[in-house]
Amino acid sequence: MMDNLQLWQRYQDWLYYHEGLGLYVDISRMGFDDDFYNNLQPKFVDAFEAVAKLEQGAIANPDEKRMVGHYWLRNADIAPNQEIKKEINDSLTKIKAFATDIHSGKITTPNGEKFTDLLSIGIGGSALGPQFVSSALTTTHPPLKIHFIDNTDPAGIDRTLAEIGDKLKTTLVLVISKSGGTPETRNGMLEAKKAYEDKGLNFSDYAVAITMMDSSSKLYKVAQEDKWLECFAMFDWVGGRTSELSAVGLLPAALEGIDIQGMLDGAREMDIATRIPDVKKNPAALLALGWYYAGNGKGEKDMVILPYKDSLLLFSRYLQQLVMESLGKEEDLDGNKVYQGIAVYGNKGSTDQHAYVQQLREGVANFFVTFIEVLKDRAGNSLELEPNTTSGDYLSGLLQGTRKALYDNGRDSITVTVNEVSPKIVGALIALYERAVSIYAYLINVNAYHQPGVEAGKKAAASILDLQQKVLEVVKSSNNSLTITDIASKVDGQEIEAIYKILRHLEANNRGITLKGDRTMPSKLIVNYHQ
Ligand SMILES: O=P(O)(O)OC[C@H]1O[C@H](O)[C@H](O)[C@@H](O)[C@@H]1O
Repeated sequence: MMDNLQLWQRYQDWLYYHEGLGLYVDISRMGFDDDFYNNLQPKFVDAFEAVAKLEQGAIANPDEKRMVGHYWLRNADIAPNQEIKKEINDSLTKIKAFATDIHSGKITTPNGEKFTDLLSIGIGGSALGPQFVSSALTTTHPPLKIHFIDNTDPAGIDRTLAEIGDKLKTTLVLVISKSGGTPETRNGMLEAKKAYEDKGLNFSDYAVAITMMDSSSKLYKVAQEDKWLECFAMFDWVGGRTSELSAVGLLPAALEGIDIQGMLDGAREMDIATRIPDVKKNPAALLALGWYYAGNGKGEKDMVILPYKDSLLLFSRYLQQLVMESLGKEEDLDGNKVYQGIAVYGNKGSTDQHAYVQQLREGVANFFVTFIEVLKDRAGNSLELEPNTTSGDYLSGLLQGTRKALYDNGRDSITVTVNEVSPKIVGALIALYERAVSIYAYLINVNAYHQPGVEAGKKAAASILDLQQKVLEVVKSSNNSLTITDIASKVDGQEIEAIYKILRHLEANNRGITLKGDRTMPSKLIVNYHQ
């Protein structure tokens, strides 16, 4: 343990400050020593080289044989060829023009009314970025008020549609899906479409697609066939979790009146800083160093994200996908079984101090905290609650106090400090973490840009739905009551528990199924079907 003066020296030795962005990165409270840092240098040299090649257009996603181009989105000049450069510039021009036309009323509803609301339908990278940015940057009176359907939960869809209410007739719909085939998004679209039709509204006059504009996307085909209002391109060299600065994130943000050029400018400025092949001068490399130290290069400690600012509440949820879908991999680039990753959680401070910081301070030391400090308390001045003390002083004191309390009990933390939550800073934070993931992924030798594990879950879900069709066929065709066991023997005996779960869910939703008997003995339950 160091005393305050030693810590002050360490703080200064390791402090990173970006003049243009007014952004600090402090890793002084991560307990690595110079040997650790020096021993990691060769890995950093290779990582910097690999990321540079990635930006120049290498096939940096070897499993899907794709380039990785999200860095080009905020500086088309670095794109590897003229065609991609043009795609990026044209997309941005189209986004800005469309938002202008919607705001000015040049594009209106079929009844000539200006759009007032925005319904964004998407999931994962097609929702988390837009949700984070909206929560961080939207104003109290945005030109369009955004609502999200980001799941195939009927009650959740009902709640969102109820929230929109009569405004549906002036609500623009964005259906966002890079692949164009994600079931949850397609379900949300069909549910929304029904809601429009129930009000006598022609859905196509309200619908905009953001997707791959080729035959691989079912969504693109629907948007074309049904003559939707507009379609914006997603690129195959942009992954879902790094798509916030593509049309996926920029179109909703622009429609909400958010300064998307500011976001792009902040990201570009951060990209310049995170290209520097010198750890101490590279904020993303400093984060990667901290992560590698904390988890011993194996994710042995979780990343707790604690912004002491309400508007950054969703940053941790955004980072959960960016970090965990990128790093959480079974194999490394050489095919070795590594079971890598870094778990991410957290909400906001000081609120979380009243929830789980107790465990962080004294319990199992299986984490490191990243504090996000925002210096500016609010627009305008604050009232004094007691002499020389404002609410913001409390918030700042609670952050510093928690950081000290953790350090004093041997718990590591990083602090990222910004002046305020602005479009430029949000863009910079997105770029900071995208690059930290890129660098760290090379330190641990994994492909950060594919997601093979997601397919397994999708396939299993599809097989349950197939099973449900078979079960209903058997139940409807039999004229006498069957037990669950009888049904399983006619469909697939191995799947008896899945069959029981399907029937129990159907019964709960008035789908013609009733189960009679002792519920603690499900295999003996009698299944009845009625129209
Ligand atoms: O944008 P979509 O193609 O609909 O994909 C939405 C999400 O689906 C999967 O979960 C992928 O793992 C995510 O990376 C992606 O963001």
